[in-house]
Amino acid sequence: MTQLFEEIDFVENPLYEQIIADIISQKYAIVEDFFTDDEVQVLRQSLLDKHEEDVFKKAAIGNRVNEVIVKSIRGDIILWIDEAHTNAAESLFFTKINNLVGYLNKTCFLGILRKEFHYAIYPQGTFYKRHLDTFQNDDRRKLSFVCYLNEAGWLPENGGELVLYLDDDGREVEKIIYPLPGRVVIFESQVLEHEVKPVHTQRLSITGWLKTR
Ligand SMILES: O=C(O)CCC(=O)C(=O)O
Ligand SMILES: [Fe+2]
Repeated sequence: MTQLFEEIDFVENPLYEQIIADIISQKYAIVEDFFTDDEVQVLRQSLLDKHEEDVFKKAAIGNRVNEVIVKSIRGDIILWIDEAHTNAAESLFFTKINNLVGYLNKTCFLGILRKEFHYAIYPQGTFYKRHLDTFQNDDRRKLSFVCYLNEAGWLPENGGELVLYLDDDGREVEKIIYPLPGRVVIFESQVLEHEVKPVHTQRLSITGWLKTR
């Protein structure tokens, strides 16, 4: 008998399914080893090489058309990554990101059409005060994505923990997340307020946003 419906090519991915389930149920997902040790190593080296070239800028608040630098709010330095001009490490990074985005768009109809990512260095003594990742003049950021590139053996006393402020039936609870290498945190940009606690040892990451339009 001829098939009535054409089958759509789709392979379920348990890791991505877990991410989606976690975001739906708790508004965030934590993935250990999203990047392998080797991948973290090349991404960290890429970040450090670019920092050697001194191309990082003080991070601002507000978006790119409306930004101000306020050290009392955030003290990290950043470098945007241009997907059209990637090195080997960055192209490996975007391959994984684009895979995830393709899956999210197929299964959750999130309509992610754009993305933006930057390297971030938090020098000793810096922090990012409690905030939401959306702007008054721009609500296109849907999911925030942070990937930590610190050395293996990162200790709690190094500081720099990410704190997500969650709502538990009207009661606020803090979810503390240590920036362990290879660990990825994904959360709803428009919903979850969060903060980076003061850093006692230089803290390295890539942060980005999956956006509509
Ligand atoms: O690095 C982190 O853990 C979070 C960074 C952050 O909140 C941001 O860049 O908006
Ligand atoms: Fe943020």
